[in-house]
Amino acid sequence: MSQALNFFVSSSSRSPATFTISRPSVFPSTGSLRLPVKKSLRTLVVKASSSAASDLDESQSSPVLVSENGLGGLLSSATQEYGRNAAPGTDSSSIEVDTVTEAELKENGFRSTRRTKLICTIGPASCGFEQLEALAEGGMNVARINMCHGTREWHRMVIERVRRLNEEKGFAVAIMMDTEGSEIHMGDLGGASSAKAEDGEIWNFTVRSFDPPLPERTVTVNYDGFAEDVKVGDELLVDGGMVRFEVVEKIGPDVKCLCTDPGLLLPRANLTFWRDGKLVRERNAMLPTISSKDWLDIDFGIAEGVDFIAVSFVKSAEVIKHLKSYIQARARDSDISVIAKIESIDSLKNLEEIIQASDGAMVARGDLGAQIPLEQVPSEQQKIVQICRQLNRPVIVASQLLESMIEYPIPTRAEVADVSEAVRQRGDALMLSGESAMGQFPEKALTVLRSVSLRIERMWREQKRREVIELPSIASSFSDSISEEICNSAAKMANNLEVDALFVYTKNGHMASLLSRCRPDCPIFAFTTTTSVRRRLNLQWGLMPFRLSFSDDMESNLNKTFSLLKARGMIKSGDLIIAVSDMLQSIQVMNVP
Ligand SMILES: Nc1ncnc2c1ncn2[C@@H]1O[C@H](COP(=O)(O)OP(=O)(O)O)[C@@H](O)[C@H]1O
Ligand SMILES: C=C(OP(=O)(O)O)C(=O)O
Ligand SMILES: [K+]
Ligand SMILES: [Mg+2]
Repeated sequence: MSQALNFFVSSSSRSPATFTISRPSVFPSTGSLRLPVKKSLRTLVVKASSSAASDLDESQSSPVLVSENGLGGLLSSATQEYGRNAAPGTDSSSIEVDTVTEAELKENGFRSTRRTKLICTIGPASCGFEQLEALAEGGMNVARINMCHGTREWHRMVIERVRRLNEEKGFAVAIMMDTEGSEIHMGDLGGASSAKAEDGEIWNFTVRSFDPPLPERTVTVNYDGFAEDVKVGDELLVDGGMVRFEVVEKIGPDVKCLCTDPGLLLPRANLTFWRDGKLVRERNAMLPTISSKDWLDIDFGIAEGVDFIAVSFVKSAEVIKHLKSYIQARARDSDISVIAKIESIDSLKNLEEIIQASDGAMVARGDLGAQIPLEQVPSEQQKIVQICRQLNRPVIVASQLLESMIEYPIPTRAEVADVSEAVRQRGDALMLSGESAMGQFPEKALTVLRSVSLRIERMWREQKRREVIELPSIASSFSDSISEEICNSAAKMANNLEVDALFVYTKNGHMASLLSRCRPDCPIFAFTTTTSVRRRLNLQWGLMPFRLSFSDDMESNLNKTFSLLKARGMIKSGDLIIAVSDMLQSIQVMNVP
């Protein structure tokens, strides 16, 4: 590759501000005293002569020029436009940010913002508009709908409500659709919300169908080959092993099972069976990862414009590649991200390949814990989180984080420790399942995730405990390498100079993700031109996504951003920031004028 490079370091005279401040600023969340910094713009420009702006999509850019003189007018109109609860506009002079982030920034300053993202599975306990609003207020970044449950109309209603919430209240909650997959699961218990299986009881698992009500102690199974496949003596795990049975007798379509570990049976809970201490997976191995029903759901998701599709029981990278090309063909302009759920033995075997092919991964500990020994789950979690970080893919830690909160308002100490560990590993996101879908305390559970995240993140920063994780180069072109080096350096500079925030101007989010990957101490303000990219960035660690029209002229972008953010009280004069962009591959260090 022959690509000419010009490197130059300039102390720019065209800087937005070149005066000095003498007032030390105290930052409330840490109480640390910042020494006065010479208020001049220092720019390190690394320029590649060919188009190094890999991230740039010209078709989406809408250039805006803001002159110094024009700032006054812009400032006051921005102030008028945004009352505290005013819905954000989409004109080129506006900036859109989460109302929760805005309030957090105003009240507590940069350091207090949460870096770990939160996902809530939506179900009967959380699908009302007010309930969704309360979750959004409580910090939900992504709403997940699980296609195992509920009707299409129900899912559409939830999507519409989240959309409305975003439009009317200024949130950017993304939607994640989770496929059912070809799993074997129970029927819906004839309409009952749950059933208790007691030790020593005999239950009938059957492939027959019934008109409700179901006979007592009967569970229907969705897979016709079930009765043929199981053997007397097999162990049957319900819901990832939360309830266990032993197969004692087979009579035609009926399989009689003895309850050995009692517990609550929930509608459509999944079923796994073990024989001689090993998972029986011949049948699973033959079923497609994406079933015909899943394809219909995926079409539905594409039509509804969901932001993420999470694929259950991924076995290989091929299925992810196949789905991604399908989405591309079906929805040319769509930027739906595909998340690989790591929840089967097969996915562990092909981990790197699968993650590489995906746009993100989920440690789906529920089913994973039924396929491998439970005690192996924590180390697999750690490994998956680390690989995702290295390959620069967002990672979600999911299932049973606060399981007891389905019933109780207070988590167990062990659950809090588990959440802390996931935050300490610096996963991008934590996910609630039953806690928010059908539990009694969805908002309280979310509050626990939020407060534990904040606490652990703060502790890390205060102790300056930066983990030593190798971040290998992942660039596939020279221009990507430049972006990567810029982000690595900018993040390091941000930590060493103790800046207040990193700014990144990014069209498709790639530069923002590269910064996030470095897990810097300060928050990352990610400015992007489209609402869909803004929503997707909401899944990634430390990113505060803003929608903003910007041009290729960084100086005018910065001026515009400063005035808009200052007008809304989200930054103030003297704040120290580092800005990077994928238009002009540069690192700029400056104080807010
Ligand atoms: N759309 C829905 N409608 C009804 N119940 C739901 C819905 N989504 C989730 N649930 C309930 O919440 C529980 C936990 O959700 P989740 O973990 O996503 O599913 P699963 O337990 O099937 O893996 C489910 O078992 C189910 O009881
Ligand atoms: C998240 C998971 O998948 P689902 O809830 O769809 O079973 C899991 O198994 O942990
Ligand atoms: K699912
Ligand atoms: Mg699962």
